[in-house]
Amino acid sequence: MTVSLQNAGKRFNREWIFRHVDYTFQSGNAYAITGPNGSGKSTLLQCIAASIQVNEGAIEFNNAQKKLEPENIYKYISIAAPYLEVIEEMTATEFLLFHTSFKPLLSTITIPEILEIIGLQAAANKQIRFYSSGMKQRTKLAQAIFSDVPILLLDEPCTNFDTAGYELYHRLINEFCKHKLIVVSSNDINEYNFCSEVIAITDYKIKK
Ligand SMILES: Nc1ncnc2c1ncn2[C@@H]1O[C@H](COP(=O)(O)OP(=O)(O)OP(=O)(O)O)[C@@H](O)[C@H]1O
Repeated sequence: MTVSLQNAGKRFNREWIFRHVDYTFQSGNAYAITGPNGSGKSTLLQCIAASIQVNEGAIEFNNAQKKLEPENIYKYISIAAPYLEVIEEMTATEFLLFHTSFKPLLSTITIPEILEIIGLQAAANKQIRFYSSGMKQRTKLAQAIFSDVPILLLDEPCTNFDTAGYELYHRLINEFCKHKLIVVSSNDINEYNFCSEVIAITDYKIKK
């Protein structure tokens, strides 16, 4: 699976967030998008997710040499991001089960096993609205990481995590994401130190 940006640029109103991005992301590799607050990391990630469109250039998705239509891209992507909420009225078990009606989870693992791995087995039947912020983040991450899709997009994946949360994050990446194409948007080196490529969004801040 590849995601290719060709001279891609995104602006909001008259402000260019990034321009002239030529880059190809490939399965089996992990990439980081870094930059200061408000520089455009999340915007680039959302363009890669095809949830927003670029204003110039193009983004192409290929699976086994076959070009994918933009409206089908979502089937290949899972994403965990601060702006994507969990359904607070559900329990974690219900939430993960509900998610499977849109995207399958890895066939090698069950929902109770996932909850045990992420340390939420005791809270499996508690409504998510009663979770701590770190527990909610674990649930969000699990939904993205255990989805059976080739592309994993993570925006500030360790938000609200303590030391154990960071350790869990790295364990999940190592054990369950080997063959995925991973893109992490972050300012925190501990969130992206496993990424072989680092893209500084400030390199694409060309004004004209
Ligand atoms: N829908 C939108 N309409 C207008 N401006 C937007 C919109 N979304 C983002 N922006 C602007 O685009 C710029 C980049 O925002 P973005 O959220 O991508 O930055 P970021 O690097 O992810 O920031 P942070 O590190 O704070 O999360 C900001 O100036 C932001 O205000």
